[in-house]
Amino acid sequence: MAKPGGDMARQGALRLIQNVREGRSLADQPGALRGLPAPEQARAARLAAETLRHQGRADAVIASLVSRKPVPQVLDVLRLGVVEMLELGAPAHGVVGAAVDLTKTLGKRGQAAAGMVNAVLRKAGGFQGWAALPPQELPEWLRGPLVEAYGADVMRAIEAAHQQGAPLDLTPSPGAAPVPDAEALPTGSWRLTGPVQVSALPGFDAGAWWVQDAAAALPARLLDPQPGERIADLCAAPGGKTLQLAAAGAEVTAVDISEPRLRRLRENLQRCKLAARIVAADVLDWRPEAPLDAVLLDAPCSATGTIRRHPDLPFIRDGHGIAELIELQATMIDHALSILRPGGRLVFATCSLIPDEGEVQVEEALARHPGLAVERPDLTGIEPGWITEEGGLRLRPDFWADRGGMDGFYMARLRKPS
Ligand SMILES: C[S@@+](CC[C@H](N)C(=O)[O-])C[C@H]1O[C@@H](n2cnc3c(N)ncnc32)[C@H](O)[C@@H]1O
Repeated sequence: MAKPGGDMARQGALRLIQNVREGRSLADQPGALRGLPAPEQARAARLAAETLRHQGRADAVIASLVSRKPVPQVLDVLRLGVVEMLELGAPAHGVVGAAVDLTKTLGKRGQAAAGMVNAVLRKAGGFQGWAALPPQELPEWLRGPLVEAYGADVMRAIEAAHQQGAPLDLTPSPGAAPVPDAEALPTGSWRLTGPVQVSALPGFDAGAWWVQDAAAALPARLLDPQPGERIADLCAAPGGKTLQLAAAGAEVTAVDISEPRLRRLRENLQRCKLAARIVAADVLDWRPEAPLDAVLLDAPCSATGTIRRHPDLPFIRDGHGIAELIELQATMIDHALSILRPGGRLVFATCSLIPDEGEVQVEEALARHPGLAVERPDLTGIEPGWITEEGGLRLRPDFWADRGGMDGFYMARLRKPS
C-alpha cells in the first residue's frame, strides 16, 4: 500500500509510464490516477512526463551502474528515481527508499531487484555530469526524415529544445491588460516561465486571453481576418484559432469531428465572451451555404512539432498512419479550396516538423490547382529565415532558443484565383 504524499505520486507516475509503454498517451489515461488527491495527480503527471523527456540521459546513468539491463518495469522505477534526483532535485534519501518500496510492489522479480535498485540509486544520486549528457534522441522513424530535412546539427538543436520543455504562452484579446511578469513576444503572444496556475492568473475569469503556443497563434494572424468576413475554421477544436478569428470580428464557423473537443471549444468561447457557429462534422462532408471569404485549415497531422509539450509522443508512435494523414491533408486542402469564393484565401497549417505535411503539401496543391498562389508571410515579429522557398512559414522548436523556443509548425497562405 502506497504511503500518502510522494509515494502515491511515484506509484501513479509508474502506472502512467507503463501505460505509455503499451501505446497510450499521457493525456489519454483518465482512470490511471483515480483516487489520488489532485496535488498528487499533478505530481505524478509531471514526474511521468519528465521521466520520459529525460529517459535517454537516465538510461546513460543507469547503464554506467549496472552490469545487466534490468527488466522493463524495474528499469522504469530506476529511471523515475534518477530523473527525480538529478533533474528535479529531489533529495536522494527519500527517492531511494521510495523506489525500493515501489520495486517491491512489482511481484517476485521486483522483490528480487530491490537490493539492486537501492545500490544503483544510491550511486546515481552522486552522479556528476548530468547536465552534459546528450538529450533524449528521437526514434529513428522520425529522426531519419528530420535529419534529411534539416541536417544533423538542427536535429540535435531540436532535441535540446525538447529537453527544455515549453513555457506557457497566452494570446491576448485585443486591448487586454498585460499579465504581470509575462514577456511580450515579438509576434504578439505573452510568455510566462516557471510553474503557473492558469486559472489563478489575472484576466482568466474575464476571458482576457487564452492559452496558445506562440507558434500556434501565427496561422490565424497569417489569415489576417477582417471584421464581418465569413470564415470557416476547419478542424477547429479546442478552438485557439477560432477565438482569434472571432476576436478579430469575423463571422466564424468552427467545424470539428470531435464532440468532446468541441465542448472545450464552446467553453473557451463562453469564457472569452466570443461567438462562433459550431458544427460537429467531418470537414469533408461540410459545405457552407455560400462560398467563404477565407478558410483556416489546421489539419490533423503527426503532431511532431509538439513533442516538447508531449514527451510521450515519440514512445507511443512508430510512424504508422502518417501516409494516410498526408493523403487526408491533401484531400482537405482541395475541399477547403472548393468552398472558397474566387479570390478567397486559405491558410493551411499543421503542427508537424515533417515537410511532407507542410512544404510538400503546398507545392503539390500548387501543381493540382492552376492559378493558386502562395502569399509570402509579412507578419510582425517573424524572422526572414523562417520563410520557406515556396513562401510558407516553417517554425521549429529550436527557434527563439534563448526565449524558451516554440512549437514546430508549418503554415502557408494560399490565394484562390479570382
Ligand atoms: C490540430 S487539432 C486542431 C487544433 C485547433 N485548430 C486549435 O487551434 O485549437 C486537429 C483537429 O482536427 C480534428 N479532426 C480530425 N479529423 C477531422 C475531420 N475529418 N473533420 C473534422 N475535424 C477533424 C480533430 O478532432 C482535432 O480537433
